[in-house]
Order: sequence, then C-alpha cells, then structure tokens
Amino acid sequence: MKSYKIFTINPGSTSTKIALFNDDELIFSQNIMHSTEDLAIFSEINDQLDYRKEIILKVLKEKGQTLEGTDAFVGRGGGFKTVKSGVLAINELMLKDAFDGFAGQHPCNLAVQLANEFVREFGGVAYTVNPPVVDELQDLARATGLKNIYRKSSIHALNQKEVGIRYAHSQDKQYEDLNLVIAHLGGGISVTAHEKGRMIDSSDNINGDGPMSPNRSGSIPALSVLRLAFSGDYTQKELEKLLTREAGWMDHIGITDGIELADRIKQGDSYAKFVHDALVYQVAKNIGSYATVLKGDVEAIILTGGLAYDKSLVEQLKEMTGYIAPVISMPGEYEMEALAAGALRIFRREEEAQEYTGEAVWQGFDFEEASLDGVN
Ligand SMILES: Nc1ncnc2c1ncn2[C@@H]1O[C@H](COP(=O)(O)OP(=O)(O)O)[C@@H](O)[C@H]1O
Ligand SMILES: CCCC(=O)OP(=O)(O)O
Repeated sequence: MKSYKIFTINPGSTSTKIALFNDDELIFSQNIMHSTEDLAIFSEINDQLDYRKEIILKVLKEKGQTLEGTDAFVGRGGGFKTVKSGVLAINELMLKDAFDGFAGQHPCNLAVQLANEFVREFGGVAYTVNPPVVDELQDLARATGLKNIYRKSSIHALNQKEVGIRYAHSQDKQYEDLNLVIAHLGGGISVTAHEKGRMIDSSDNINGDGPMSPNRSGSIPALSVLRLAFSGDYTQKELEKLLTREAGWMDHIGITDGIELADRIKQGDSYAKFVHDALVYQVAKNIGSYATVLKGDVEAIILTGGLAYDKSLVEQLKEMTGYIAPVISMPGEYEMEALAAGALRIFRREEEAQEYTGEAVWQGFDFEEASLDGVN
C-alpha cells in the first residue's frame, strides 16, 4: 500500500505547532513557542503569515527535514464560516473568508493560508480538519438577550473531539454514546457540552465569552465594555486586540506562560496566585453550567490543553467540579495526530473531503429576520 507524507500545521495564540508524518507515524514534531514580544509587533493577525512561515521553514531546515514530496498539508483551520465536522478541502473561498476573519481574528486563521502557501511551493493537496468553526450548537445555545445577536460556535473542536474519542475508547465505549464536558485549557479556553458526539453548547472563546484565559478577557459585563469603547481611549481595532490577544493573565500581570506563572506563585507573588485562581474559578463555573446543559447526565469532565499540565490547577478543578462526574486530565493536545489522521482517511477513501461552500451551517431562525452579521 502506498504511504503518504503529511505535514500538519497548527498556529495558536502562544505557539506554532508543526509535525511531519509518514501515514500515521510521527517522523518529526516541534512546538515553536512565541514570546509576547515576538507577536506584539504585528498589529493584524494576517501580518504574522510570513513570520510564521519563515520560522517553520527555518526549524525544518535546522532539523534536517524537507517538505519536498509532501502529499498533504493539513492546517488546523479557523476564521471562516461555520462548517460541519470532518475533513474539508481548502479552496479559494475558504482562504478569502479566513483572511477576512469572518469568524473573528485569531492565529488559527493563518492555518489554511500556511497550508496553501506550502502547496504552492511544494505541491500536494491542502486540507483542514474539525476547525474551531465547526457548528453543532443546539438552538437554545444560540440565543442572547438581543434579538439579532447570536452566540457563535468557536471551539477547540479538533482537540476536544479527539480527546472525547480517546477517552471513550479507553472505557471500551464510543464517543457518540457519551455525554461529556470537555475543557480545553490553552492560550484560549473553550468549555463544551458534548452530547452523544455533538458539541451542543460551548463558550465562544474568540469573541469574548466564557472564562478568562492567559490572553483573553472572557465574559465581561456588557456595559463595562461599552464604557471602555466610548471612553475615547481606544479605537475599535485596539479594543478588539486588547480583549482577544492582550487580556486575561496578560493584562493583569503581563505574561501568558503558565510555567512562568507557577514559578511566580512559588516565589510568593500573591497577584500571580490571584489571577491563576480566578481563571480556575471561572473555568469551574463554566464546567458547572455545561453540566447543567446536559441535565447533570455527565460521564466525565475532561481537562485538556497545555494548562492541564499544571497539577495545582487540575487539583483545584477536581475539588470544585468532582461532585458532578469523574474529572480526567488529558494534558496537552492530540491535534497534530488528528490532523494527519483526517488526511489519511481521505487518501484511503474512508471518508470524503467536504467542499467549503461559504454557506454557514446555521442561517438564522425562521421566526425572525436575523442579521446574518450576527449568526455565523
Ligand atoms: N507544564 C506546564 N505547566 C503549566 N502551564 C503549562 C505547562 N505546559 C504548557 N503550559 C501552558 O499552557 C499554555 C499553552 O497551552 P496550549 O494548549 O499549547 O495553547 P495554544 O495552542 O493556545 O498556544 C501556555 O500558557 C503554556 O505556558
Ligand atoms: C478555538 C479557537 C482557537 C484557539 O483559541 O486557540 P488557542 O488556544 O491556541 O488560542
């Protein structure tokens, strides 16, 4: 059977993760960390494209790896209109919507653009798998208290589905048979109610919902944000950047690195301890609310993402939410393996790649005239 060379690309808010596979066998991987200073010079997310591309090529060269002969470039995706879960072929329309940041501005918007750049240079095909804009929300989850503003689906879908599948298999069960609350705790944080394989409600971590994260504000009372917006101190772009890239731990104490935060706490920094515990507290409250969405019928609460390496954070969350269901820690992410596996399913004809049409999964309710601006 022919084997396939697959390169996976995962630009996050604090890192660019890359991995090279021969079929599903990992050949090489690297988590390229970006300091706050490195990224601060880019006023727009799209301005980071060349920087992230060059750094990927530099690391590959240093490690003696080449992208020649790659069959598929698979980017984590994001930024475009909502889609069903699965593998999608990257096309011009998707590239345009990702560039425009239809779903908000986040480095994951660069993933499909980077995959496309590499295909142009080295050949092969470009895919994305379970991007953050996978939309499986139930109707009630979409509502806000304003008629033309709807909550959006913006989830670490790739990793959340993968850990859900792996957890289910560890219990000799199927993901599609379980109710789970999964919290991805990374640069961004999304907490999601998974009902029998569908992500029926989640915190929109790109557009200012859910818990604060190392670099995002999370939910803030609307009028406080309104006052900030009209204070004259910020342009719209500056305020968007503050809320989505420079808030959370970053705004409070100037760092996004969980390891450095833990060091500061060890050295007796009480402000560092306060913001650490505040983040944990907000995650716990979110877990409780998504358990309620599942009517308390929760098989397990799964903690994943880089912050789940922090043992004290995991212990605190166990103490606060363990009454709901067993709390399982699956630190880090399985995103690179999931991206490669997606491409492999297409090559082996086990799945068909979806075409991106630019038509959002959800088009609004038929009982009111929805502003499309707010729905997808
Ligand atoms: N051992 C650890 N202890 C505490 N925090 C950690 C550890 N390892 C990674 N982190 C933190 O996890 C966060 C990054 O998580 P990750 O899921 O890789 O995020 P992203 O993909 O958003 O960049 C950073 O704040 C990083 O410092
Ligand atoms: C769900 C959107 C992607 C995201 O938040 O990723 P990071 O945690 O890497 O910022």
